[in-house]
Amino acid sequence: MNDSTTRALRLGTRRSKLAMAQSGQIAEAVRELTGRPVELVEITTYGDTSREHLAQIGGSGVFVSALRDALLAGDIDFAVHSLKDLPTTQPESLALAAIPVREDPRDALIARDGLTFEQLTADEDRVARIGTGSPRRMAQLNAWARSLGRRVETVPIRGNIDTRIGFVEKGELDAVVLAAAGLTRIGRIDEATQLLSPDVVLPAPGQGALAIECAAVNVDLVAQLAELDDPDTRAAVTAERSLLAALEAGCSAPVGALADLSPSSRLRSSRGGPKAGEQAVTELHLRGVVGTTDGGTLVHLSTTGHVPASPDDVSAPLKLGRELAAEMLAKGAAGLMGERAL
Ligand SMILES: NCc1[nH]cc(CCC(=O)O)c1CC(=O)O
Repeated sequence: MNDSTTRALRLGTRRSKLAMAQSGQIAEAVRELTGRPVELVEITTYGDTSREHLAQIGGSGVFVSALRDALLAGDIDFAVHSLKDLPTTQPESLALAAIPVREDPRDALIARDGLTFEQLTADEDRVARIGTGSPRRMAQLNAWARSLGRRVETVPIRGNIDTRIGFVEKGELDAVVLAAAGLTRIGRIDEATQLLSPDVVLPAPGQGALAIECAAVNVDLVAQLAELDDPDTRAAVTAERSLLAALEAGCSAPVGALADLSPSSRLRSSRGGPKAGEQAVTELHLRGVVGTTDGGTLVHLSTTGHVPASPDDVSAPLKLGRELAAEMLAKGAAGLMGERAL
């Protein structure tokens, strides 16, 4: 027996409930896939220990760097990240071996008394206080309130999901906004009082998707883990992250993006699906938003392109993201991001 193919695979993970939940889920899939035991190795990251607000720490990837150091040092074999926490530039020494099927990408509102955003803002005598430190969420929540002729106060908060929901449970805030995917993964999605439509609040690029990363030199493992990849999810998040990268914005910038895939109308109309020699094509619809955190100005644009239905090659989504970013920049997006003082 060859030790390197039968010993336990070491999965590096942060200690938070969310990280443990998503690592546990992927560990199970990797056990099934490889027939090898998977052992969780807890790693503490700067993002977990810092008491500063994320936006003040500034740099992207604060949750990620300790896991990556452990991968490169050979202390762990692979790691599972929330894709939205990954910087858009991928180090050559590390491979995004798989991006599995995405969870619900939307943001969710957890408000007191089961209220929706519209109900929360309806009270003219009381400005609702909503917890979020994300400039993207602030910009879109403030813009939404303005469109209803109302106002909200956004309050920066930090901490894990349970801590954030605790502000509402203790009556310190009227609501918090969190990613639906995170709530689902820790088993608290039932507490969402409203799922926010992407027509009103676009999620962070990559939200709801996970990334399985390992050292690029570990070619056999990269190839094995690739079985867990979902090409549609990879195409969608590649377009979203390409937009983010081309806007030269970091993870704390007020940028929202969401790509949807649907079978191309070109093919739907040709009965019986693709004929021999004809390539199946998927339609990729990409929406993006950049705004000022006060919600006074939002640049909201969308575009549609065609991508191969199961792309090994992500050049089409990359191009779509870059093109939409260029259009947004032409509409003044850079100036709006410059406003970001947080
Ligand atoms: N910024 C923190 C973060 N990173 C990933 C998730 C969970 C959702 C996901 O996997 O996209 C969250 C929490 C949140 O935004 O509510």
